[in-house]
Amino acid sequence: QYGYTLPGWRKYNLTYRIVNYTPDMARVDVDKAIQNGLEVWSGVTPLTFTKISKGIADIMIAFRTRVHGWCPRYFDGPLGVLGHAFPPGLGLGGDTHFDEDENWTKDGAGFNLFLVAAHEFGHALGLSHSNDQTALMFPNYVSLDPNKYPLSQDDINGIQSIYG
Ligand SMILES: O=C1CC=C(NS(=O)(=O)c2ccc(-c3ccccc3)cc2)CC1=O
Ligand SMILES: [Ca+2]
Ligand SMILES: [Zn+2]
Repeated sequence: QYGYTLPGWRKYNLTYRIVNYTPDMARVDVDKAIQNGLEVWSGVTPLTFTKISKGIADIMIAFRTRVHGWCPRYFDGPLGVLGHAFPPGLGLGGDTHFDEDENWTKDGAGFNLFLVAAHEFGHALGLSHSNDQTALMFPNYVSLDPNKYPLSQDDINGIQSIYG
């Protein structure tokens, strides 16, 4: 049940770039968590995601703390807000930032990067929050089993209402 859906991307082939890496995890594990977080959505839409290593990508991904660069939003230190993502569009549109003051992990400890990334990418693709507590787009972090398929029917309905 979505209150509103933002306009989505007007193209299906999107690029992404991991601008910097968290020291909490091995680079290859960050690459995998991000790629899996994107594949959750490409698996149910015609969207494709291509990783680039320099230049400007549609979805620029970075680990930041507190006030950072020209980003209009800021982070709050450990816990609290874990990340933020901007809805589809030029410039900041689609960009996704993770709060470096969190302990990022690939398993159940700290905050699972894959799960938070999948949630944030939902926003980067135009989804708002869902009030379905089993949904990936639910506003509160639920430590879902990262090996279990994280999308609920509500998420699929939402994303397919934009890119169906
Ligand atoms: O726009 C916002 C504003 C605040 C947010 N809070 S958060 O960063 O602590 C957050 C909350 C829930 C999740 C989440 C929800 C369900 C499954 C996995 C992660 C991820 C991040 C997340 C967010 O995307
Ligand atoms: Ca935080
Ligand atoms: Zn930011």
